[in-house]
Amino acid sequence: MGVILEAKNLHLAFKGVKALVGVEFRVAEGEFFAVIGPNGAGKTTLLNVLSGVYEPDEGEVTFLGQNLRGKSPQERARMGLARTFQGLEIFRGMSVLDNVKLGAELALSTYPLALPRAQREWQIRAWAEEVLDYLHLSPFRHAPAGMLPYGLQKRVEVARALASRPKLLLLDEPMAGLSLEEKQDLARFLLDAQEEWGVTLLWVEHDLRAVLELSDRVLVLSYGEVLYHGPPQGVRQDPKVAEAYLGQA
Ligand SMILES: Nc1ncnc2c1ncn2[C@@H]1O[C@H](COP(=O)(O)OP(=O)(O)OP(=O)(O)O)[C@@H](O)[C@H]1O
Repeated sequence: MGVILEAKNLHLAFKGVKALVGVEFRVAEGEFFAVIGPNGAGKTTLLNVLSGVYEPDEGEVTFLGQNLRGKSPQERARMGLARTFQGLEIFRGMSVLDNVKLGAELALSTYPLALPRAQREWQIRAWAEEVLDYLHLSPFRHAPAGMLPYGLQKRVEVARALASRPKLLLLDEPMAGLSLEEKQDLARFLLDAQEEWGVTLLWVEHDLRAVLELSDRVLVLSYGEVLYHGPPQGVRQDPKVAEAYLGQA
């Protein structure tokens, strides 16, 4: 499997607070890669660097072999690097379908040939409907997204991100605030998307059990440094990881 994303020697400090200290890792195409760590470890900062919200002070990120320095979040999204946020980033007043169509439009905007308007709209709609169907959201397609229960709103956000046909999807705590059943549903959708559409997934998640059960590989950060990088089976055995989590629930 090829490498889809590579982070080399990433450093970033905020007024003296070191959020990332020499962070290095590679994500293989098609894998489910997790980033975990205690509060304040630098996980969200890392996602912000990967998605282009922040530029690192030092180091570089390459995606599909291209250096991402200077590329805006929008440019990265067009290259196939999508992201969901901690909390919700959906348009609450818009219908579920229209939210997902926004993602589908982004997917089509990267096509080399311009399509006639009607054909383009038809394709956007057809692909959005397929994604809705896939994530079992079709019954809610005309509901304003903000009226749905939180678990479904979260699923709409993931649907919109997947509709943009990302090659790599960055997920910031997708399980936060979900019930056990909703977590299991979301996990199934993500694993299906990974398998069926070949999407590579990188998630930051606090639910250790879900991380260790679902991920192919895990990166553990603490105070901005990499403590562990390897298969999930090794996480619990690692003494440095155990120490970093001491005192945390
Ligand atoms: N914009 C910012 N300005 C100043 N300090 C920041 C900023 N963003 C993050 N930090 C600091 O950088 C460190 C890493 O924060 P970050 O939010 O990345 O951690 P995290 O692992 O995502 O934590 P959590 O699990 O609590 O979300 C913390 O000490 C935090 O206070």
